[in-house]
Amino acid sequence: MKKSLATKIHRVVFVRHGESTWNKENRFTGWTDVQLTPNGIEEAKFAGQLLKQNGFQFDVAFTSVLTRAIMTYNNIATELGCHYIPVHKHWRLNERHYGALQGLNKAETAAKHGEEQVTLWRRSYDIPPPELTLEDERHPQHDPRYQGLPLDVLPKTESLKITVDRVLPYWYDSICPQVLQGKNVIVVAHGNSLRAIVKHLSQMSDKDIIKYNIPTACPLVYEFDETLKPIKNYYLLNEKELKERMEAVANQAKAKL
Ligand SMILES: O=C(O)[C@@H](CO)OP(=O)(O)O
Repeated sequence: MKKSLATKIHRVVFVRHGESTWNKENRFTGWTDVQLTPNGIEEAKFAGQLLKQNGFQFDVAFTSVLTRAIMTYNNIATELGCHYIPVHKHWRLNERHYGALQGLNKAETAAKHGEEQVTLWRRSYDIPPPELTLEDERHPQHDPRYQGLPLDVLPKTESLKITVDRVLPYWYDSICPQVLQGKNVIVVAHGNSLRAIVKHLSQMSDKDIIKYNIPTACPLVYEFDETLKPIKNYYLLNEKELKERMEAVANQAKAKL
Protein backbone atom coordinates (compact mmCIF):
# COMPACT_ATOMS: atom_id res chain seq x y z
CA MET A 1 0.00 0.00 0.00
CA LYS A 2 1.28 3.44 -0.87
CA LYS A 3 2.19 5.42 2.24
CA SER A 4 0.36 8.73 2.51
CA LEU A 5 2.68 11.73 2.36
CA ALA A 6 0.41 13.67 4.66
CA THR A 7 1.68 13.14 8.22
CA LYS A 8 -0.65 13.69 11.12
CA ILE A 9 0.30 16.72 13.20
CA HIS A 10 -0.68 16.66 16.87
CA ARG A 11 -1.12 19.95 18.72
CA VAL A 12 -1.07 20.56 22.45
CA VAL A 13 -1.86 23.98 23.88
CA PHE A 14 -0.21 24.96 27.17
CA VAL A 15 -1.49 27.94 29.16
CA ARG A 16 -0.09 29.41 32.37
CA HIS A 17 -2.90 30.63 34.66
CA GLY A 18 -3.92 34.30 34.61
CA GLU A 19 -2.58 36.82 37.13
CA SER A 20 -3.11 35.63 40.72
CA THR A 21 -3.44 37.73 43.87
CA TRP A 22 0.10 36.74 44.85
CA ASN A 23 1.46 37.49 41.36
CA LYS A 24 0.04 40.96 41.87
CA GLU A 25 1.55 41.23 45.37
CA ASN A 26 4.82 39.83 43.95
CA ARG A 27 4.97 36.97 46.44
CA PHE A 28 6.49 33.50 46.01
CA THR A 29 3.43 31.30 45.57
CA GLY A 30 4.28 27.67 44.78
CA TRP A 31 1.59 25.35 46.15
CA THR A 32 -0.26 28.11 48.01
CA ASP A 33 -3.82 28.08 46.71
CA VAL A 34 -4.46 31.71 45.78
CA GLN A 35 -7.24 33.14 43.61
CA LEU A 36 -7.10 34.94 40.27
CA THR A 37 -7.29 38.74 40.39
CA PRO A 38 -10.03 40.47 38.31
CA ASN A 39 -7.24 41.18 35.79
CA GLY A 40 -6.29 37.49 35.84
CA ILE A 41 -9.87 36.54 35.00
CA GLU A 42 -9.81 38.99 32.08
CA GLU A 43 -6.48 37.54 30.92
CA ALA A 44 -7.98 34.05 30.99
CA LYS A 45 -11.02 35.18 28.99
CA PHE A 46 -8.71 36.84 26.48
CA ALA A 47 -6.71 33.61 26.15
CA GLY A 48 -10.00 31.80 25.40
CA GLN A 49 -10.93 34.41 22.78
CA LEU A 50 -7.50 34.11 21.14
CA LEU A 51 -7.88 30.34 20.97
CA LYS A 52 -11.37 30.71 19.49
CA GLN A 53 -10.25 33.27 16.89
CA ASN A 54 -7.44 30.92 15.87
CA GLY A 55 -9.83 28.01 15.41
CA PHE A 56 -8.73 25.87 18.38
CA GLN A 57 -11.16 23.29 19.79
CA PHE A 58 -10.43 20.77 22.51
CA ASP A 59 -11.51 17.23 23.38
CA VAL A 60 -9.86 16.96 26.79
CA ALA A 61 -8.32 19.31 29.34
CA PHE A 62 -5.70 18.91 32.07
CA THR A 63 -5.12 21.26 34.99
CA SER A 64 -3.31 21.21 38.31
CA VAL A 65 -5.33 20.94 41.52
CA LEU A 66 -4.74 24.63 42.28
CA THR A 67 -7.65 27.05 41.98
CA ARG A 68 -5.85 29.62 39.80
CA ALA A 69 -5.25 27.03 37.05
CA ILE A 70 -8.75 25.53 37.34
CA MET A 71 -10.42 28.97 37.19
CA THR A 72 -8.25 29.98 34.24
CA TYR A 73 -9.35 26.85 32.41
CA ASN A 74 -13.02 27.49 33.34
CA ASN A 75 -12.86 30.98 31.84
CA ILE A 76 -11.20 29.65 28.70
CA ALA A 77 -13.85 26.90 28.45
CA THR A 78 -16.61 29.50 28.74
CA GLU A 79 -15.18 31.44 25.80
CA LEU A 80 -14.83 28.24 23.76
CA GLY A 81 -18.17 26.78 24.86
CA CYS A 82 -16.50 23.48 25.78
CA HIS A 83 -17.52 22.87 29.39
CA TYR A 84 -18.79 19.44 28.32
CA ILE A 85 -15.30 17.99 27.70
CA PRO A 86 -13.51 15.96 30.42
CA VAL A 87 -11.17 17.87 32.71
CA HIS A 88 -8.47 15.92 34.55
CA LYS A 89 -6.98 17.65 37.60
CA HIS A 90 -3.68 16.37 38.96
CA TRP A 91 -1.19 17.49 41.61
CA ARG A 92 1.71 16.58 39.29
CA LEU A 93 0.84 19.69 37.21
CA ASN A 94 1.04 21.94 40.30
CA GLU A 95 3.44 24.87 40.44
CA ARG A 96 6.99 24.14 41.57
CA HIS A 97 6.92 24.00 45.40
CA TYR A 98 8.75 27.08 46.67
CA GLY A 99 9.55 25.71 50.14
CA ALA A 100 10.13 28.23 52.90
CA LEU A 101 10.01 31.11 50.38
CA GLN A 102 6.25 30.66 49.88
CA GLY A 103 4.48 33.83 50.98
CA LEU A 104 7.57 36.09 50.92
CA ASN A 105 7.72 39.16 48.70
CA LYS A 106 10.21 38.58 45.86
CA ALA A 107 11.69 42.11 45.79
CA GLU A 108 12.02 42.21 49.61
CA THR A 109 13.68 38.77 49.57
CA ALA A 110 16.13 40.07 46.94
CA ALA A 111 16.86 43.14 49.08
CA LYS A 112 17.52 40.88 52.08
CA HIS A 113 19.48 37.99 50.51
CA GLY A 114 20.76 39.67 47.31
CA GLU A 115 19.45 39.38 43.76
CA GLU A 116 22.04 36.74 42.93
CA GLN A 117 20.86 34.37 45.66
CA VAL A 118 17.21 34.93 44.75
CA THR A 119 17.96 34.29 41.07
CA LEU A 120 19.59 30.99 42.11
CA TRP A 121 16.47 30.03 44.09
CA ARG A 122 14.11 31.18 41.35
CA ARG A 123 15.82 30.08 38.18
CA SER A 124 18.81 27.76 38.76
CA TYR A 125 17.97 24.30 37.48
CA ASP A 126 18.90 22.22 40.48
CA ILE A 127 19.17 24.44 43.56
CA PRO A 128 15.98 24.19 45.64
CA PRO A 129 14.86 26.99 47.98
CA PRO A 130 15.09 26.30 51.74
CA GLU A 131 12.84 23.44 52.91
CA LEU A 132 9.67 23.64 54.96
CA THR A 133 9.50 21.59 58.14
CA LEU A 134 6.77 18.94 58.39
CA GLU A 135 5.07 20.95 61.13
CA ASP A 136 4.93 24.13 59.04
CA GLU A 137 1.30 24.82 58.12
CA ARG A 138 2.45 25.48 54.53
CA HIS A 139 3.57 21.83 54.22
CA PRO A 140 1.19 20.03 51.79
CA GLN A 141 0.40 17.30 54.34
CA HIS A 142 -1.89 19.83 56.07
CA ASP A 143 -3.93 20.42 52.90
CA PRO A 144 -6.94 18.08 52.46
CA ARG A 145 -6.43 17.82 48.70
CA TYR A 146 -3.21 15.81 49.22
CA GLN A 147 -4.56 13.45 51.90
CA GLY A 148 -4.55 10.47 49.54
CA LEU A 149 -0.82 10.77 48.85
CA PRO A 150 2.03 9.18 50.80
CA LEU A 151 4.13 11.65 52.75
CA ASP A 152 7.28 10.83 50.80
CA VAL A 153 5.93 12.26 47.52
CA LEU A 154 4.83 15.53 49.14
CA PRO A 155 7.51 18.19 48.59
CA LYS A 156 9.09 20.31 51.32
CA THR A 157 10.67 22.33 48.50
CA GLU A 158 11.47 21.75 44.84
CA SER A 159 14.12 22.80 42.33
CA LEU A 160 13.07 22.91 38.68
CA LYS A 161 14.88 19.57 38.26
CA ILE A 162 12.72 17.96 40.95
CA THR A 163 9.66 19.52 39.28
CA VAL A 164 10.67 17.99 35.91
CA ASP A 165 10.94 14.60 37.62
CA ARG A 166 7.42 14.78 39.05
CA VAL A 167 5.68 16.40 36.04
CA LEU A 168 7.05 14.12 33.29
CA PRO A 169 5.45 10.87 34.53
CA TYR A 170 2.06 12.58 34.21
CA TRP A 171 2.94 13.99 30.79
CA TYR A 172 3.93 10.55 29.50
CA ASP A 173 1.38 8.38 31.32
CA SER A 174 -1.75 10.53 31.15
CA ILE A 175 -1.42 13.34 28.59
CA CYS A 176 0.60 11.71 25.76
CA PRO A 177 -1.82 8.75 25.32
CA GLN A 178 -4.67 11.21 24.70
CA VAL A 179 -2.56 13.15 22.19
CA LEU A 180 -1.59 9.94 20.38
CA GLN A 181 -5.26 9.00 20.12
CA GLY A 182 -5.72 12.19 18.08
CA LYS A 183 -7.42 14.20 20.83
CA ASN A 184 -7.03 17.96 20.92
CA VAL A 185 -5.50 18.67 24.31
CA ILE A 186 -5.21 21.80 26.46
CA VAL A 187 -3.03 21.88 29.58
CA VAL A 188 -3.55 24.76 32.03
CA ALA A 189 -0.83 24.89 34.66
CA HIS A 190 1.86 27.15 36.10
CA GLY A 191 4.99 29.15 35.24
CA ASN A 192 7.43 26.53 36.51
CA SER A 193 5.52 23.29 35.90
CA LEU A 194 5.23 24.46 32.28
CA ARG A 195 8.91 25.50 32.17
CA ALA A 196 9.63 21.92 33.25
CA ILE A 197 7.64 20.49 30.32
CA VAL A 198 9.03 23.04 27.83
CA LYS A 199 12.61 22.32 28.95
CA HIS A 200 12.06 18.65 28.27
CA LEU A 201 10.16 19.03 24.97
CA SER A 202 12.51 21.64 23.52
CA GLN A 203 15.63 19.93 24.94
CA MET A 204 16.73 23.22 26.53
CA SER A 205 20.02 23.11 28.40
CA ASP A 206 20.14 23.67 32.18
CA LYS A 207 21.69 27.07 31.35
CA ASP A 208 19.17 28.16 28.71
CA ILE A 209 16.14 27.39 30.89
CA ILE A 210 17.37 29.98 33.44
CA LYS A 211 16.44 32.81 31.06
CA TYR A 212 13.18 31.31 29.86
CA ASN A 213 10.05 32.80 31.44
CA ILE A 214 6.41 32.04 30.69
CA PRO A 215 3.93 34.93 30.84
CA THR A 216 0.46 34.56 32.36
CA ALA A 217 -2.42 33.34 30.16
CA CYS A 218 -0.64 33.34 26.77
CA PRO A 219 -1.50 30.17 24.85
CA LEU A 220 1.67 28.29 23.83
CA VAL A 221 1.12 25.83 20.99
CA TYR A 222 3.36 22.80 20.51
CA GLU A 223 3.14 20.82 17.30
CA PHE A 224 4.30 17.18 17.24
CA ASP A 225 4.74 14.59 14.52
CA GLU A 226 2.93 11.25 14.74
CA THR A 227 5.64 9.87 17.07
CA LEU A 228 5.20 12.86 19.39
CA LYS A 229 8.48 14.41 18.40
CA PRO A 230 8.10 18.21 18.78
CA ILE A 231 8.26 19.99 15.41
CA LYS A 232 7.67 23.58 16.36
CA ASN A 233 6.12 25.79 19.01
CA TYR A 234 4.72 29.30 19.10
CA TYR A 235 2.72 31.64 21.32
CA LEU A 236 -0.57 33.14 20.15
CA LEU A 237 0.80 36.62 20.86
CA ASN A 238 2.85 39.08 18.83
CA GLU A 239 6.64 39.09 19.35
CA LYS A 240 6.80 42.54 20.95
CA GLU A 241 4.12 41.92 23.55
CA LEU A 242 5.47 38.45 24.28
CA LYS A 243 9.00 39.81 24.87
CA GLU A 244 7.70 42.54 27.20
CA ARG A 245 5.62 40.07 29.19
CA MET A 246 8.47 37.55 29.49
CA GLU A 247 10.83 40.30 30.68
CA ALA A 248 8.29 41.47 33.25
CA VAL A 249 8.29 37.95 34.79
CA ALA A 250 12.12 37.85 34.75
CA ASN A 251 12.30 41.21 36.56
CA GLN A 252 9.95 40.35 39.41
CA ALA A 253 12.78 39.62 41.81
CA LYS A 254 14.79 42.83 41.34
CA ALA A 255 15.48 44.35 44.75
CA LYS A 256 13.53 47.58 45.22
CA LEU A 257 15.30 49.35 48.06
O1 LIG B 1 5.81 32.32 42.82
C1 LIG B 1 5.68 31.35 42.06
O2 LIG B 1 5.16 30.28 42.40
C2 LIG B 1 6.22 31.46 40.64
C3 LIG B 1 5.13 31.73 39.66
O3 LIG B 1 4.33 32.80 39.99
O4 LIG B 1 7.11 32.53 40.61
P1 LIG B 1 8.50 32.63 39.84
O5 LIG B 1 8.20 33.21 38.49
O6 LIG B 1 9.29 33.58 40.71
O7 LIG B 1 9.13 31.28 39.77
